[in-house]
Amino acid sequence: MTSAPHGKVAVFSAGSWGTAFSIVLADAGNDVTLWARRPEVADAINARHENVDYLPGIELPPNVDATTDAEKALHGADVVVLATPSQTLRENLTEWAPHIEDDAVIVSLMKGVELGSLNRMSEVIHQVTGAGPERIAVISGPNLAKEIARREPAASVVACADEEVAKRLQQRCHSPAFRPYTSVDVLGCELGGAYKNVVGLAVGMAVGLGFGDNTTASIITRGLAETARLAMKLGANPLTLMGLAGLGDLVATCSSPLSRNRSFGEKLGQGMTTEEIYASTRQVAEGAKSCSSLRALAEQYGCDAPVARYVDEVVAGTMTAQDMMDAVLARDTKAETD
Ligand SMILES: NC(=O)C1=CN([C@@H]2O[C@H](COP(=O)(O)OP(=O)(O)OC[C@H]3O[C@@H](n4cnc5c(N)ncnc54)[C@H](OP(=O)(O)O)[C@@H]3O)[C@@H](O)[C@H]2O)C=CC1
Ligand SMILES: O=C(CO)COP(=O)(O)O
Repeated sequence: MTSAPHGKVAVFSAGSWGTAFSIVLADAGNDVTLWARRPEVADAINARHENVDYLPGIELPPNVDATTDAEKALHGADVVVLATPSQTLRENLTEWAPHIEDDAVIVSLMKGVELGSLNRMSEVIHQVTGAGPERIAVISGPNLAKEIARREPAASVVACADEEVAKRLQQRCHSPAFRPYTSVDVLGCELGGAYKNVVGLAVGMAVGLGFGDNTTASIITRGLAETARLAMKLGANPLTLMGLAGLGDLVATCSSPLSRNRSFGEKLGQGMTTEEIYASTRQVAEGAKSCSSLRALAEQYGCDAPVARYVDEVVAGTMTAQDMMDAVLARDTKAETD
């Protein structure tokens, strides 16, 4: 392995985004150890510098290696990056936490809200590891894994309550193709990232039903209003929702055929059931779970959240995508800024 100027980063796990972000980190000058839960994935990365399951055809840099041994991955890593499915993070991290170095910064790349607890990923990280806000960060923005892995130019947000930590992380992931901005609004970034997946599902449903750009633009705009309503009630900076981790990511997800959430919604719009869609892919579509948690969170805070509510109904099979469109349009009329 090469000796990189920045030191060692451990990345969990070797799915699409963990692998693509490892390329960013390696290009930025870190030595990266990527944890995979299946030995064949780790072996292929080490032998062929390729993650054949998630990013076939993309050559990984020499300063990325892989292991299935969490303790080995975490040893000496001053930055730990987490990219598991949101709903398994608590269980995964409980296993890994004893091996995390005492002062390591823990970074969430995940875009979901835990079912049941309604916790954001930074809250789960705090609860499981005991790390304080100065050691917990979020990186979120319009970052479709395949495009990032191909080193197409993109920007993102590195958020941490401690701005100095955000600045240090910014340097750790600033590569020739990846431009990170700092923020102290962890909450706003996390809600923007989780909500855009739910809006992406709704847009996908409209596309699957055969509707065009007026419909999708209307859903995107009202989805952003709904996101901002809840995020502001919880204390987020409204400008975060207008930025890369809000509007930026919403636009990328809702307009790209690469988005798993949009594709999942498209299949629902075409009449497939949730079970049939799950059976057709192993890839995570976070919005299919977070629609329930965001709906519950909005209800808890007394926020009107029709997009989360109706998407949740369609995913649960209690409504069709067409029912959802009809119900949205038939709602009581009101002022746009209410
Ligand atoms: N893909 C993208 O473009 C982006 C994704 N994200 C976010 O990153 C997070 C991860 O998504 P992504 O990498 O795309 O997902 P993928 O579906 O591509 O990969 C999921 C990864 O999680 C592993 N995994 C699955 N189940 C478990 C489990 N029970 N315990 C531990 N690991 C498990 C998979 O391992 P295995 O292969 O063995 O099943 C795989 O490595 C999500 O929150 C997503 O919203 C954020 C920005 C961009
Ligand atoms: O978060 C993403 C892009 O920023 C990836 O979106 P999907 O999970 O819908 O593919």
